Amino acid sequence: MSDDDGMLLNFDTNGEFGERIVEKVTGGRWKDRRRLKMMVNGQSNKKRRVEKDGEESIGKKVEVETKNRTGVAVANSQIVSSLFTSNREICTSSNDNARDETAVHKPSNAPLSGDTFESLGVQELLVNHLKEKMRIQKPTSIQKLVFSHLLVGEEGRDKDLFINAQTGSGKTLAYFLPIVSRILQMNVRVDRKSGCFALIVAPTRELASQIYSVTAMLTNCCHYLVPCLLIGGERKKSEKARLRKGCNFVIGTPGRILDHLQNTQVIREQFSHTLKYVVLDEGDKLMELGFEETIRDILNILHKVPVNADKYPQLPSRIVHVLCSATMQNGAAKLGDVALNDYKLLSTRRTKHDDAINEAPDQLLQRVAVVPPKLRLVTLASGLDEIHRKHKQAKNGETSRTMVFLSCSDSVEFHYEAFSSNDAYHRNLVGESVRLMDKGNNILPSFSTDADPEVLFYKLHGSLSQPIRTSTLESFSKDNASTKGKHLIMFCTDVASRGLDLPHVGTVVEMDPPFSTEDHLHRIGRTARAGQSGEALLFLLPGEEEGYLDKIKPYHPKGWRLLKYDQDLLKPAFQQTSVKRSDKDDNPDNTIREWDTNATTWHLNVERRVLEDPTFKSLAIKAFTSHVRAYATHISDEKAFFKIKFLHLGHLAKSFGLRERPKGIGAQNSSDKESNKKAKENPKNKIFRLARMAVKESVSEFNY
Ligand SMILES: Nc1ncnc2c1ncn2[C@@H]1O[C@H](COP(=O)(O)OP(=O)(O)OP(=O)(O)O)[C@@H](O)[C@H]1O
Repeated sequence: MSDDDGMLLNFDTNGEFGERIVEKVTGGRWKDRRRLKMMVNGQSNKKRRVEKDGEESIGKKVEVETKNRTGVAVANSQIVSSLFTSNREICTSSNDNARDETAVHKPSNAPLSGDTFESLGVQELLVNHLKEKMRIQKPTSIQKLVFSHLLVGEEGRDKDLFINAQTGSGKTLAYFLPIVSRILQMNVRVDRKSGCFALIVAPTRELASQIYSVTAMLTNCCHYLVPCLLIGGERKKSEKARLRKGCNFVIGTPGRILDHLQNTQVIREQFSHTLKYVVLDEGDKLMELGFEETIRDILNILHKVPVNADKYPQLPSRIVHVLCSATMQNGAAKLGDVALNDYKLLSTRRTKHDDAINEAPDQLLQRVAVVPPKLRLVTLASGLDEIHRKHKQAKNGETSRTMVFLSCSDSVEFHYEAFSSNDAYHRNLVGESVRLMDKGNNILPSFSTDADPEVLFYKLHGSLSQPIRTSTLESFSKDNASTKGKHLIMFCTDVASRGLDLPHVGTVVEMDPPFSTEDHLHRIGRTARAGQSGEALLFLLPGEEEGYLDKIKPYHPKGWRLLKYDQDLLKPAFQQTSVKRSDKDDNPDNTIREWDTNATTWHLNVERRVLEDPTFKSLAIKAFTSHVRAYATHISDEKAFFKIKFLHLGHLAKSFGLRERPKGIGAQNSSDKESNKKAKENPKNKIFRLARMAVKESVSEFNY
């Protein structure tokens, strides 16, 4: 590793622009290398100023006057490095897990053709409601397995259950339908005052709200059965009022449920004598992020609630614990001592040995691109542009949905701003978290300035207020006048990775790899659901991160498509067009330029905006530093691929439109006297210190 803070300075020394002479000087101190290189290329080592017409010449060190907080001019040296030089070599040259593109990959999570809900013992009223109102005709394989156990099977049907099946295979209905069916089959008049029969716990507010919607939709056919939602961010007072009115199913997030169990007397009364099922959806996630303690406290309280086996003899005589997830190997054992004992595993995995895993749906097309850090942002733009071009070519009036997963809230904020407000041509639809692109917007290469871009950008992360989170997700998942037939692009964190069942998400882009391979499966599981098609695109950095492919290979037995970021993404997006500079029209006759020139112009537009817009610059700085901190929170057995010391911080900063060196960023980020004392701290040590803090806080998006 070089001695320059991981910041390999890259200068491509131009004789004349376009006639590039790129000399690579290696070894020794970077300052010496720089001086030698400049001597070799006949350049004086005096600091270059921004050339008179404001044109930042690529590959030169420029001095830009900036003002510090007290208005004093501060010389701020920046590196305007070329996107395409001095990038680390990409080792993955061939695809050793190539997908057979000629084969037809039958959906692996689609409903079964042979079986019927009736034959599996589902109550008739529910079967008709599923078919007529929910347009659900046939059970999926996991539903068949669970119904056979919970509805038809006699022996052990009241044992604890671990339901394990692929993403998008209908696990929610797999556990909830039998509960409602057995209540209806009692032929005993029950209503909201009869008590609570089931508690369903989910790790995020969004997932809990979604499960609540499914339960409400299903119980529409038996309106006397009432679900109730308890999640953080909502008013506890109104929740208490709903509990006092009575409900038969409680769905919620761990923190809020425990809060009510400890402080709201009426909920314990609701559960006593009637609580028969406790479901932990996304059970493995509930055992991470500090939920375990809360789950244990919830169960300790529930296990003290009196159970009356005679009141409803057709229902289980004990509390049946159900654990549900698409990923859960060792987690089951861990959860066993918290929730499950002597449980029955119902799984649709192809291989039954204990540590087998669920794979990605067969019909999901996984693509992988190894992208040098400097080119991440512009390659993301080209990837989104490719999806948008397909949306426009489809011309089927359907709404396309794309989700872009990023490592942290700050990075979501930066990318959302970078794409949705790069000019005045946009309108806010839901607060600040949904923007409709107007005619004239040119952020993506395929946008023509005289046509409606048909794109809405969204942001979703755990730091947004609950009402904004709810309304943003509502807008993204429902077709309405603003969204119908458009391309909806959501930048989000892992708060949207689990369980969310959003109508036909066409593509999932993992701009930042997940913090665990299970999260990778859940993220891409937002697409290709219930037999539908879907695509996923994973970005990896050259070098150690390429080893991550071996880690996720078991999840992709059908293989993946390996892309070349330049030939397969950048070139198709940026060729045959002319990307205009944001500060002046340097191409009045719209000459078609080379794709790399267009890509560079596009990126310089972002860099220029970072330079000129202090708000955007602070977003970029926060995003960069938070991203590096988040980088340190990959789980321990995957840290080999994600080590901060392997990161080229200077190149990575560029993918946030930043030109300052990392050390400059560290100092700029200090905002008060206290941290100013630390500004002298070596930036690398500061980043490691912040990373250790992040790991300790294990700050998560799953604030519940
Ligand atoms: N039998 C069925 N036939 C058709 N569609 C179904 C069926 N069961 C569920 N679905 C639909 O499949 C989608 C996925 O269901 P669900 O969210 O329960 O999957 P999941 O297995 O819980 O996914 P995840 O692992 O991501 O949480 C939903 O839109 C649901 O309405």
